[in-house]
Amino acid sequence: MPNINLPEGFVQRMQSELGDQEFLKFQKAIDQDSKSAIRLNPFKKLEMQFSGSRVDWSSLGWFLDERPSFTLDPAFHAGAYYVQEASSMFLDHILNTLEADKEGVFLDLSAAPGGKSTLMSSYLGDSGLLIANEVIKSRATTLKENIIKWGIGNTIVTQNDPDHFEPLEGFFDVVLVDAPCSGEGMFRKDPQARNEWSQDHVNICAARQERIMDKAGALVKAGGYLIYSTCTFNNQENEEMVRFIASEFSYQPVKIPLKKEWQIVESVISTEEGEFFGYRFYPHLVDGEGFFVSVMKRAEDAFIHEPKRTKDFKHPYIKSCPKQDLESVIEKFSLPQNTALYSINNSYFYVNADFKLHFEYITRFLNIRYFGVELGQVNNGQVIPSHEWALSVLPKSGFALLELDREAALYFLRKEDLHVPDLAEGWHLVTYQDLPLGWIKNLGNRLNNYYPKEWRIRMKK
Ligand SMILES: C[S@@+](CC[C@H](N)C(=O)[O-])C[C@H]1O[C@@H](n2cnc3c(N)ncnc32)[C@H](O)[C@@H]1O
Repeated sequence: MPNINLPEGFVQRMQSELGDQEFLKFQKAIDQDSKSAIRLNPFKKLEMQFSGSRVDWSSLGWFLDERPSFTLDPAFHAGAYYVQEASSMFLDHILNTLEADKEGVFLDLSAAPGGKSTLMSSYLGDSGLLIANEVIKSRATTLKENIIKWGIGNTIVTQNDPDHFEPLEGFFDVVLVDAPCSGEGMFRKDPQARNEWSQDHVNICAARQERIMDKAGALVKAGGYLIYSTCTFNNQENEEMVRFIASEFSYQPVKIPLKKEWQIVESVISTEEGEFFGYRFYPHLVDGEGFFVSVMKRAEDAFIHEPKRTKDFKHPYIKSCPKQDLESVIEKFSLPQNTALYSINNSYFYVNADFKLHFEYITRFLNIRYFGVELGQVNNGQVIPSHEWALSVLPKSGFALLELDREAALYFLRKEDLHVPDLAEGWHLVTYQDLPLGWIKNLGNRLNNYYPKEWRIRMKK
């Protein structure tokens, strides 16, 4: 761990907040390595193969005794788990406590790289819809890749500024804003962040959060939930922001039950509208990074925005598929009956038909980077399957399976040529421990590896 001093202004503030004794423990903790943790994908069954212990507040979370090379684990590339520090997994406990509507429409407004989006996607399963949004283009590309790997097929990835969501006020059952922040909670994991800290930066972050929350606070429907989080410790970006939201919108406080042994600190936030609650994660108390989260419930008499039906779906590049295509494509791709089908160029996309109206409505306002599951093309009656479909949890019946051991799977993931004797001609779904990794096609004289070039792993050992 590089020896980078903590910024003086930060030390003074934390000392006065925690007291000298506790500050020493805090300082010692952030100079030690953090514990690696992963969260399993409940829709891609993987035997837990690392030694470790459970994260108390997430039934899918595990601390690992040692940090393996995730890049060299094919199960990681199959989307069987997500590497996520444990404090963030508290969102799992929040959603379960709220019993948030699994058939609802959730929004993750600042979603890249996708840690909390994959968690919410797992929570919603095949019954809900998640909009995972990221404003920065390159980060939205990473988000898209992680959503494709996670593969549940219930997510629309958008790339928009929070302002662009204005036409969707009152639309969402749950809105998460994991806000861009000054990152004081990352001083352990990312020591360089210490160099970037300044009180000015904190002020800039707080002003930006206020602008974001000024929009985001209006997006939750009556009776829905707003979840605000940061990975920083200061009041300005945390408790003050909760006060701001409470003063601007009609929200009620939500208290999340904690177990004493979790050592999560409850912060009681007095506002003119009553007492709200925040939850603080300090690295000397929990085996995770610094984190703050607060949950609020929108008043029952607020607005509910239902998607409006239009006669014909019109979009510059997404096309709705005619009924006659739908049946044959459902059959060819062995899709659930409850499928809504779209196409971009010649490629078909699956969307859960329960959310057809929501999806079409959203496309009017937002810049769509990915949605549902891209299935592939049908050419002369033949299916050309997409990588996205391989990684999705949708059925892929009719295709031969090719199970590979770890070494061969890594070969495949490096996009190297595979040699498999006596393989039948045609498409094969490559699997590792029964987890799909992608496609190969045997042309008779050659095996084509269809792993996407831009995803291939470069690490050798
Ligand atoms: C803390 S990170 C999100 C981490 C993510 N939720 C996760 O769990 O993987 C905050 C995100 O907000 C994005 N962001 C930056 N400026 C923003 C803005 N003005 N409005 C909304 N999001 C912004 C950043 O690009 C970044 O991806």
